[in-house]
Amino acid sequence: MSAEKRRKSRVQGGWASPSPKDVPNKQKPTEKKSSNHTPQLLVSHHDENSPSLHRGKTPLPVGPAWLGKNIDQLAAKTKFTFEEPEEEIKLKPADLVIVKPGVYDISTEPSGLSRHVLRYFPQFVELSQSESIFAALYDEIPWKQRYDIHNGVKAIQPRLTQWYSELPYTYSGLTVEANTSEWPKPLKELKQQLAEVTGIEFNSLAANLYRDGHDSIGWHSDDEPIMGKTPTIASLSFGDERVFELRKKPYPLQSGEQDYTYSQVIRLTLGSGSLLIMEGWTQTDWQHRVPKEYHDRGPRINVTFRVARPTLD
Ligand SMILES: O=C(O)CCC(=O)C(=O)O
Ligand SMILES: [Fe+2]
Repeated sequence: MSAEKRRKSRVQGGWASPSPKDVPNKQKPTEKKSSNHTPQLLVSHHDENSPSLHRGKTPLPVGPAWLGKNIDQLAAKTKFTFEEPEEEIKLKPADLVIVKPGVYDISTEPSGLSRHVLRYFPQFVELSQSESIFAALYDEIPWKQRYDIHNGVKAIQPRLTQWYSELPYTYSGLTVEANTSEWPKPLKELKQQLAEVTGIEFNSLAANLYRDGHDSIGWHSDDEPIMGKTPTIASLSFGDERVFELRKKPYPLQSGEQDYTYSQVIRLTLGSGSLLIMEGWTQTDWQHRVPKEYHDRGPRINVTFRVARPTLD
């Protein structure tokens, strides 16, 4: 394509300046070009003082025919003001799904100062061993039905739990007493294996038994003061697989409330023998949950190893 043809096709509608060839030199400004070519609008410049590059020359085709004869008038009347849109346009980021083993930095701010890291090992414990660990934990952990308190209202927890630690543990308005009873053997062994791979001597453990798909744990962060600001939490799952979700905490609204509508969500399916480690500021800046599921799910046991220390206050 010649440069001239390219120019013409780029400027459909005739908004572009004409090429020098299109402008015959000897026409007066108000004269209509007699031509059999595609009709082009010719503009007459009424105000002789108006600064126009083309004053005294042939008027230029500056707009499509529907603009009418008097484009200058139109331009004088029309006042364009660019205003900020009333509401900011927000998009919810697409959910992220983690399926492969690895180390995932889920920090969403570029500062790099506060890291939020997930480590995922789908087969930390091999399958045959996971089955026997599930059976032993199911039988040996003295599972308890506990209650949450939400806005002063007591609600039965949709799962059974147990806590092993020299320290009491407070969450969702409920304090679970310290429990210094001996850890079931599989828990001691897992604690040892975790110490070998992470270098961390975990000293506390929260256990959950999800009896079926209707059992769940709601959105929360494991941010109890006894675990410090940047706890490393090692979560092992046995039994049926369940979806585990994380969502980024938004900046609080002026009212102090939080609107999670546009939060980033990260989803993993935690199968039997899987290990998920949450590190860094994940508990400060993200929440997590295991939602209810509406299809058949068998029982699942999740144990989270933590380091708890007495707080100064
Ligand atoms: O069951 C799970 O995978 C998560 C349990 C949990 O978040 C907790 O015990 O704090
Ligand atoms: Fe948790």
